[in-house]
Amino acid sequence: MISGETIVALSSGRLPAGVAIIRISGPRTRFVVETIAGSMVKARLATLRKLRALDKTVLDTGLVLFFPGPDSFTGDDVAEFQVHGGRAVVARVLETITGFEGVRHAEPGEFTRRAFLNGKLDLVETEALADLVNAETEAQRRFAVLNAEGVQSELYLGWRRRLIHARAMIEAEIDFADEDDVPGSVSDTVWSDVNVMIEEIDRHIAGFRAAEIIRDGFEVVILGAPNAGKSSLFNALARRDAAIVTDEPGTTRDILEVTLDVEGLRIRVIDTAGLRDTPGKIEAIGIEKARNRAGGANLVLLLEDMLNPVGIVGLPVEVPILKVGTKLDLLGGSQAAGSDQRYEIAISTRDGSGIAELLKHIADRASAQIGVPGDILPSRLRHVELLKETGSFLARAIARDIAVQELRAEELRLAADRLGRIVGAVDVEDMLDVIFSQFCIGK
Ligand SMILES: Nc1nc2c(c(=O)[nH]1)N(C=O)[C@@H](CNc1ccc(C(=O)N[C@@H](CCC(=O)O)C(=O)O)cc1)CN2
Ligand SMILES: Nc1nc2c(ncn2[C@@H]2O[C@H](COP(=O)(O)OP(=O)(O)OP(=O)(O)O)[C@@H](O)[C@H]2O)c(=O)[nH]1
Ligand SMILES: [Mg+2]
Repeated sequence: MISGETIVALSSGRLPAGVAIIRISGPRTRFVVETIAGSMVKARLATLRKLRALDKTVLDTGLVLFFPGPDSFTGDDVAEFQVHGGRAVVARVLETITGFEGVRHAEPGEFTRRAFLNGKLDLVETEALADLVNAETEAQRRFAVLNAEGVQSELYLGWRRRLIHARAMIEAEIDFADEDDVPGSVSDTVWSDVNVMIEEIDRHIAGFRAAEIIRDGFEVVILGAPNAGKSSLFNALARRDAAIVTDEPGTTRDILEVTLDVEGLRIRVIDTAGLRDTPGKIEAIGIEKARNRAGGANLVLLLEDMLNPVGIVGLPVEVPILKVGTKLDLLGGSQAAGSDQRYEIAISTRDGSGIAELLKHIADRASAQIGVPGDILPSRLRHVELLKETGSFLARAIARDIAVQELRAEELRLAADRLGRIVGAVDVEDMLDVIFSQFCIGK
């Protein structure tokens, strides 16, 4: 199992830190531990040791951990030096370790790459580990943990097993076509299961939208006439003065964006130039940008000054729109909040009324689109592309002449092969560099 070179990296984050973890993996691991820690430590047990350079000067006092392969993260021998997290400490320890023959700095994702090559993780689990390390919101973390545990992989492997079984059944039928002991209904069962699988795959592919919202965020674009109070709302949501606010119509010209974490969901809020018919040159460009951005949003907040309503034409048609009445404080109680039928929500950034309600509304819409926690979703475009190919092969198998079972069986083989490529069960050498470049060094 042991790969040729030994790799080392700082696996913990930014320095200085309380403690830094330096991880090493490969055939030289034992020798490095024996030399630096004075002698070998017990496997899988944290041991406090004085760590010394080759000239015997003390580098630091730290904890040493040794995981003999194959029962380690990478599958090869792994050791960790948990040292004081100072820049000079870490630099000296790394310098000492890379000074050993056959030991070099690890490339980004190289520990995980070895874990994959040694069969510790499949490709989808590997991608989920990258997602876990990058997770910023609770929804992202939940999704990544599930997939790192193999939930997503198991779905693809299950489909693949069903196809391999289906092919075996079809081939058995071909081989025994002249005999009476294989009932003709075998292929009926097989093909109806393939039809079911096509539907299952299509439904799963449709979940990619939800996965994208979890990862990239739910995009909310604020639209409205100049002076409607868009930037004021943007600032209230951002909880800082992110955008300029004045009483001059046409203040905002460019697109502004903030990212919020609302109830564990990533929400991206976008402020735009006020829409009007006779703008200046710069403003016209801003308006064009605003319309484009709104067309790709998950939700548009259409703001209107309730004392100065202005109709807006040419709103995006495909995107859900939430009508928000602004400057509620100026209504002076003449109209009670919520009683105005023109708006779904009334707000005031002056006194803060309606803002929490609006945020709740946005979060509800976002979580409705994300679906139920625990839903299995494709987490990469790579998965969607291979799943679409799988679906096409299945559809082609079904479309083929029922009399030519050999050709149908071959389409099933190609479909199963695409599923195998998703999890990395079949030749995936060409995809590895792209996948592992998503990682940071030390992972
Ligand atoms: N200090 C430290 N913490 C860490 C890691 C690490 O490498 N070092 N991890 C690294 O990402 C994560 C934990 N993941 C790990 C996954 C597998 C094994 C491991 O030794 N697996 C063996 C034995 C399994 C067992 O004892 O149950 C194996 O799979 O054979 C270790 C860590 C998060 N925390
Ligand atoms: N009383 C009151 N005034 C508000 C409220 N929200 C915004 N305003 C005022 O309305 C004016 C315009 O606010 P902005 O937030 O800059 O409006 P905008 O929609 O971004 O305008 P443009 O960028 O020009 O399109 C400013 O004078 C704000 O102080 C509110 O809730 N109550
Ligand atoms: Mg503005």
